[in-house]
Amino acid sequence: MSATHPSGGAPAENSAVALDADPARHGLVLRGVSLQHGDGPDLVRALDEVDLSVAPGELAAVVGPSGAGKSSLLAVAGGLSRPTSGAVLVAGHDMTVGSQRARAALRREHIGFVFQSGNLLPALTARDQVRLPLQFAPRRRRAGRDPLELLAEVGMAHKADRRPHQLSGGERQRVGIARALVTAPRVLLVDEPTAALDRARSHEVVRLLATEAKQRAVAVVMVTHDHDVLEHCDTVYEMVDGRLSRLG
Ligand SMILES: Nc1ncnc2c1ncn2[C@@H]1O[C@H](COP(=O)(O)OP(=O)(O)OP(=O)(O)O)[C@@H](O)[C@H]1O
Repeated sequence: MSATHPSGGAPAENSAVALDADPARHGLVLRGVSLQHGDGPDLVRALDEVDLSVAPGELAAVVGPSGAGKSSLLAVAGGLSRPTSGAVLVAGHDMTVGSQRARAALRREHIGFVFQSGNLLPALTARDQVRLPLQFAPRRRRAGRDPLELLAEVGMAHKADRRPHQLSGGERQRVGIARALVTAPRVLLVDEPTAALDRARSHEVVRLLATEAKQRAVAVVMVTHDHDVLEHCDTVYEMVDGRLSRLG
């Protein structure tokens, strides 16, 4: 099923007409994306003709049962998996074409990932965690953002010299968000950010994602099982058996 934005409800225009006129204005666009694993009787359609358009500034949530295809969606949107068919446009660039190297470069330049529990490196301070992506995206060193400023923005400047084991789950997640944003990506892909957090911290983290999306004009896709936090999202989609539909 096609998933498009409501007229007037989304933070930016997102119509098919505008998309075709200037795809670069759009954060993330998936058109007719399918992903199959195996073949014959073992064939699994992890994604089945998925259409999705997430505008700069929009926080889109994806919910759905286990095995529905949510991780596959993030993998394809982030250029980690190549779809069997369809197009994935990030800031107007098609992530499905070109060499693995070229796709990896696009990923480093335009996409940030936030994982469950922050996924931080144990030996590095918060400041160095946030600096790290700039080492791997040389062109972003100038265009990217100041790590300390970013830590301040997520409320972590006063703990910049701490290592992950000296931080709470919510604090680790904030550092993970700062790290994902330091390259000034156009798209942020977020996998279960509240899985390890209590209710209050979950709300704080998703509110932070919503604020960052708007302030920085980033298109954010967040996979979550946590229906409590959907109130902070601009759009909500459900994935069932590889098919995506709009819930709200
Ligand atoms: N490499 C693979 N080979 C074969 N099947 C796979 C592979 N990766 C995923 N699948 C299948 O694709 C489907 C979608 O998996 P996916 O991990 O995207 O689901 P999910 O919604 O993220 O699940 P969960 O909520 O449990 O993380 C499942 O049926 C899964 O078994």
